[in-house]
Amino acid sequence: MIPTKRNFVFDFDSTLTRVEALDVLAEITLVNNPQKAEIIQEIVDITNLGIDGEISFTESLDRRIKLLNAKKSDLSLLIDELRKKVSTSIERNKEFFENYSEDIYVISCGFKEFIDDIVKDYNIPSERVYANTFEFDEDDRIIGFDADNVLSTHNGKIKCLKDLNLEGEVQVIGDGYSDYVTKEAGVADRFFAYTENVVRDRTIENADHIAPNFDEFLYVNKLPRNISYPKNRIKMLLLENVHPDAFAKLSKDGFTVETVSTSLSEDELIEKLKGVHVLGIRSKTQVTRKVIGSAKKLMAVGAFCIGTKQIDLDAAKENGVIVFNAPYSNTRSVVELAIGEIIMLMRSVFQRSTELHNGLWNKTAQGAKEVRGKKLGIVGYGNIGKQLSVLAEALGMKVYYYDVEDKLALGNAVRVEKLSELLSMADVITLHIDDNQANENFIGDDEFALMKEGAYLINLSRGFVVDMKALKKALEVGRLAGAAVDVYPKEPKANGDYYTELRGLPNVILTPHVGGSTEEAQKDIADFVPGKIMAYINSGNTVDAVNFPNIRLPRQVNAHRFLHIHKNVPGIMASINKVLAEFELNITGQYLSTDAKVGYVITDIDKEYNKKVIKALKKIEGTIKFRVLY
Ligand SMILES: NC(=O)c1ccc[n+]([C@@H]2O[C@H](COP(=O)([O-])OP(=O)(O)OC[C@H]3O[C@@H](n4cnc5c(N)ncnc54)[C@H](O)[C@@H]3O)[C@@H](O)[C@H]2O)c1
Ligand SMILES: O=C(O)CC[C@@H](O)C(=O)O
Repeated sequence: MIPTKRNFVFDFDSTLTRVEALDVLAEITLVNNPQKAEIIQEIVDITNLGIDGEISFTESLDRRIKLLNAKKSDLSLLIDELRKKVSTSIERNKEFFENYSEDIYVISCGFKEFIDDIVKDYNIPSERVYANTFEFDEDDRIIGFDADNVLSTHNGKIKCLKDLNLEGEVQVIGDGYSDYVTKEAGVADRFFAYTENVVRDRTIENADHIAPNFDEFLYVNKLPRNISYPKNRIKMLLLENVHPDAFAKLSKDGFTVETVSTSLSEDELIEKLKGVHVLGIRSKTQVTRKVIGSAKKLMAVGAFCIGTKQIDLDAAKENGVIVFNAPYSNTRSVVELAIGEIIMLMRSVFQRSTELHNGLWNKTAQGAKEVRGKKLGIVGYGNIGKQLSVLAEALGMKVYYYDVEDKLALGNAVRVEKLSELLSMADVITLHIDDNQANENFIGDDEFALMKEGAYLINLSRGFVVDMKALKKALEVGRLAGAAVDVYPKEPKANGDYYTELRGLPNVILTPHVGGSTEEAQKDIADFVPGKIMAYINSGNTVDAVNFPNIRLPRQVNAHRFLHIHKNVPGIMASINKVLAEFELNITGQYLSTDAKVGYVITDIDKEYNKKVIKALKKIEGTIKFRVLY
């Protein structure tokens, strides 16, 4: 079958370039005009009215040219500016314009005087650029346009395309009214709404296909492109009110991102993950083996927090799903809260405050102590424990700590060998052990019995670490003088009603798992985790992955990159290399990282190769996931 010839008809403003050229020209010509802002706004409004079909195009053009007050010499400055403003994904796929030059047309209601120069760099000759032309006066001022040109009239593109009478399929790519009406009028076979620079509802409604970038257009048309898979096709789901910066960062990189403010149940998650490539969660969403097993497209999970025990890390690894977290972003926030709570508890501040809220003036020093000179017992001397150690010492506290691992003491902190020793000497015990299930009920009746009479307990680690019934008892019988609790064995999926057995107990500070919930921490997490996700999706890097062999890859230059995740069983590397050899690929780099269960091999190869190799590599027994990046 002879393939149908395809003609690609591009709009110029906001499609081939990121801007409307006449708006840019206005910036140039009005540079010293005190009313510049108002005039530019008027020009933008008129442009939009024309694009949306609210006023006739001729009127819009006429009114804008009058407001512009431009000269011929301004046009060279405009061309310089426009050259810098070619749409990002168009620029990325310059080769398409070279290889398909004969089939490409620009039909624009802009002006040849600047369009020709810009598109010439993309191999589009002036003969295939259909646009308006300016009229100048004897002083080279732009005073109008050629009114006989069909493109200066309403629905000019329809007339232009009709006159061209192109043979074969006609695909129109544009962002506005004048583009989509060509399909309605029957002069275009397909209309692609180009939304990389501007998204107009009416354009989208009238499109056969929405192209958020040029990669998508090429992908749909099965044309060669400079990126293996359009990023807009990679779907990301962010749950649990992840900071909006994460959405902004990932969307800006081109991914399709959806946010949900709560966590989801297992069944809801299974349903929602259909077609999703990357999941973002915080501490509440349980990503179980069943969830991972059913999420066939899932490539990565981002824990927008420190803890990752809510994710079945083994199941993720076995399915080639890489997990990232933010191990340090909220450390300081937790430490500051712990310091604040130590002081508040030792001064009974919440008790005094509640009394006064209830109308009772109770000025007393009873149960109010300075923290200076008191012994702070830190359980878990990791990132949080260590930083707390330094700050507490600066307040004059004597710091002791207990950790299952050999941790270097900071400042004057003293390591104790046994938990029992720490519990029996400290005035304040603060828990910062990790979220390992082995730590369940780590502090219970026996431990409370060891603690000093009138000591305080702080738990900012995980709810299950403390036996809540035992804690309640210890508080009720006065063994403890107070407690601050941020985490609970069972936490709700969303904000709303909640019951804890500690409710109503005096000198107990209750917070709803907000230790890491500061604007600074959430912002930092929203930068850190997307950065790791993007590094993995865009280039295969697994640096800082929680459950996967870590590998930092060099930049991929002029190569295709094969990413092969497989079970770590004998002979698999040999099979991979055998296939690569059979297809005679020119390998420019190969990197391997393994752990006991999986292997991750990355092979960079010359761009020209027999594409059948992909199928052969996917077929190798033990392959978990395979993808090609370029
Ligand atoms: N409340 C919040 O909002 C919030 C915010 C951030 C972190 N956290 C939690 O705080 C905890 C600490 O975080 P981190 O970043 O310091 O973790 P980390 O991994 O850096 O430190 C944990 C330390 O605890 C030690 N440890 C583990 N089990 C122990 C045990 N049974 N006895 C003694 N030591 C033990 C480890 O050896 C390690 O040094 C984690 O559970 C984390 O999930 C809570
Ligand atoms: O913000 C969260 O949801 C969790 C905070 C904290 O427990 C963490 O693991 O970082």
